[in-house]
Amino acid sequence: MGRKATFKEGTLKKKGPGRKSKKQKDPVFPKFLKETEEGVKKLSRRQKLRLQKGLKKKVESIAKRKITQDKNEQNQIIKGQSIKVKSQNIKPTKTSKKLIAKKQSHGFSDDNKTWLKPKSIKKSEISDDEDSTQMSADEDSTQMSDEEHSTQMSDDEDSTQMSDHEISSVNNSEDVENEESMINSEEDNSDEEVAKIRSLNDMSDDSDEDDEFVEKNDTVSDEDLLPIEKKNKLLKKKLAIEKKLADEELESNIESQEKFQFPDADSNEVLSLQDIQHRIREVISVLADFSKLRDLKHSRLDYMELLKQDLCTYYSYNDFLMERLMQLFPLFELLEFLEASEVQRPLTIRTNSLKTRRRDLAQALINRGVNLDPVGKWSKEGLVIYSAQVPMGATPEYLAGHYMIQGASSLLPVMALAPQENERILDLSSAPGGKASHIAALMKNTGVLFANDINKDRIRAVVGNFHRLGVTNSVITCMDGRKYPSTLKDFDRVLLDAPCSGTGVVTKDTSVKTSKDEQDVQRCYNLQRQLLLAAIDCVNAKSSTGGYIVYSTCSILPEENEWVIDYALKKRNVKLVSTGLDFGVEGFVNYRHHRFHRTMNLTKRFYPHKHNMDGFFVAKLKKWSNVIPQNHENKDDIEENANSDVE
Ligand SMILES: C[S@@+](CC[C@H](N)C(=O)[O-])C[C@H]1O[C@@H](n2cnc3c(N)ncnc32)[C@H](O)[C@@H]1O
Repeated sequence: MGRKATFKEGTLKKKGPGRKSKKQKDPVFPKFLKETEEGVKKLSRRQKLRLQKGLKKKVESIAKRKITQDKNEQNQIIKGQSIKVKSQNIKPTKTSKKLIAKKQSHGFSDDNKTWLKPKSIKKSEISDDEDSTQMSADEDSTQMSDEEHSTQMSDDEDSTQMSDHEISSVNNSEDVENEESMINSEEDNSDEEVAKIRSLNDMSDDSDEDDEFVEKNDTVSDEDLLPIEKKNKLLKKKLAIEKKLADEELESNIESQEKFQFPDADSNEVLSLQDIQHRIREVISVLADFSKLRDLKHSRLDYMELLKQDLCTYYSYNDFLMERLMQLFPLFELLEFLEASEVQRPLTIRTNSLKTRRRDLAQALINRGVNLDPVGKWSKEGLVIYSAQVPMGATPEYLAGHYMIQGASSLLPVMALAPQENERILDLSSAPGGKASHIAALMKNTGVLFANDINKDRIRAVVGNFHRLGVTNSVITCMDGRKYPSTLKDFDRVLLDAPCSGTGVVTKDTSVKTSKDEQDVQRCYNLQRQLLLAAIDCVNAKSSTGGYIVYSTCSILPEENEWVIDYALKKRNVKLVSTGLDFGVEGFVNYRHHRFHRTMNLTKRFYPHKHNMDGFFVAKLKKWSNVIPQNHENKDDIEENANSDVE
């Protein structure tokens, strides 16, 4: 029923007009349902105006967004250049995160749904309402109204965001504000033109191309530039000026920093430890380039004195010891030594080869939850303990004498002594017996080991340790080592691990930092010299296997080491030989104005900052004659001749 349209013309065979068809014409479709030839609906004048208005606003909004984006990017560049480090720590604020998210997001997604949803709902609600109202009012313009409305809404939204954003940018660049406002007024005037130009081009792509164009063609006159481009150019100029100023400021800062101000003598300013540490570094840098950085009113001595005081305060040393250390090390190395001396050395143990093997001991200790490693390739017995769930001095293995707790450096003198089986060996100052028991182990309990010490209480520790460790080849004596040669001699080898100031082991005994003075060192030096001569006198130069003396201290002061050896070289028929230790630094041949024997480089020094062990000194002497020289004047010549005979 009803009217029939000619939809299938030609497909249906006409049987001749019916009664109704004769009476009625073909239905006429409403204009708006038909498509024009071009396939595009023709717009009314009113619609065209609306479209123009909409496009104009869109151009404005894109232009504004572009400017703000440029400003932000350029602001970021400045920040990045001037405070690079800070920028790494800056966390985006909530607002900036939102803005970034808005910038990056091109539509609704799971990422932006939380912030996008409420607004879009609101917008769609409004547009729906309005659309329905408009539909009833003006059906012809429905499609247009929807477009226009959504454009307006998004423009409003954009412009709201932009204005917030712009406020912050403008606050950051007050200088440009006036110039910008001038351009803005110019921009307003040319808005229509811009809209026209923009509507002719693809609006989404051309702005970036323009920027590039401006960058590449700075020669283009300002009149030819669009307002956005003018703004961009201005901002770039401003950035260049700011960068120049920042660079100049940085340079002047560096210059002022380089010039260290020497403190006034009568200044009672109390400095924090941090300030002192800072001043230490500054003074060291002045001393490193003294002619350039010095204050002409102050001598190098003044700087050294200031540095010494600061180092004493910072590391808690007395003047005397700090001065000695400053004489011993170049300044940069001194700091390393002082720092390393603040740190405990790793706990090490020596496997007692008389009772066990290192591998078995390590396994037994690992089973008890001890975390360990071999101490290094240089030792077959040492183990370094990283952590232990049990006290290392109370394990069943310790009580059974499977190991001795000893610093790594304590292994060195015995290794240098290189005891042989069936020898007659003396440890002149042996308590508590760490090195002596090591000697016994290397002798495999053969021969005879004499373990002496002047201190009765300490000698008990030797007895206890020997029992625990299973040393059975020993004779323990308690006497003044200086008198030993008059009682016992003809030893194949003698170890003198001499009493000393302990300046190499300040980590173990921090009182050394403040308790030692010139007299103490002098006392040690005198005793050491006498004990060394006694040790030499105890050795039989004609020993078929030995004739060696090893002298060691846990001091790093040359007075207690090279000086003592130098003295012995002059007083006895001994010569320095290699310690056999393939690491450590050479002893001093020259120290300040002192000149030691040229073979002093055969001695070895060990440092906490270099070898991660206590400060130590080891020298090995070979006695080449039992004759005690009376006249020392031509001693060097005699020794030269003798060197060819020995080893
Ligand atoms: C550095 S400790 C020896 C440590 C020992 N070598 C060890 O490894 O266990 C120095 C020893 O020299 C001893 N001593 C000091 N003066 C002495 C002297 N005149 N004669 C013998 N021993 C002396 C001290 O009693 C002290 O035990």
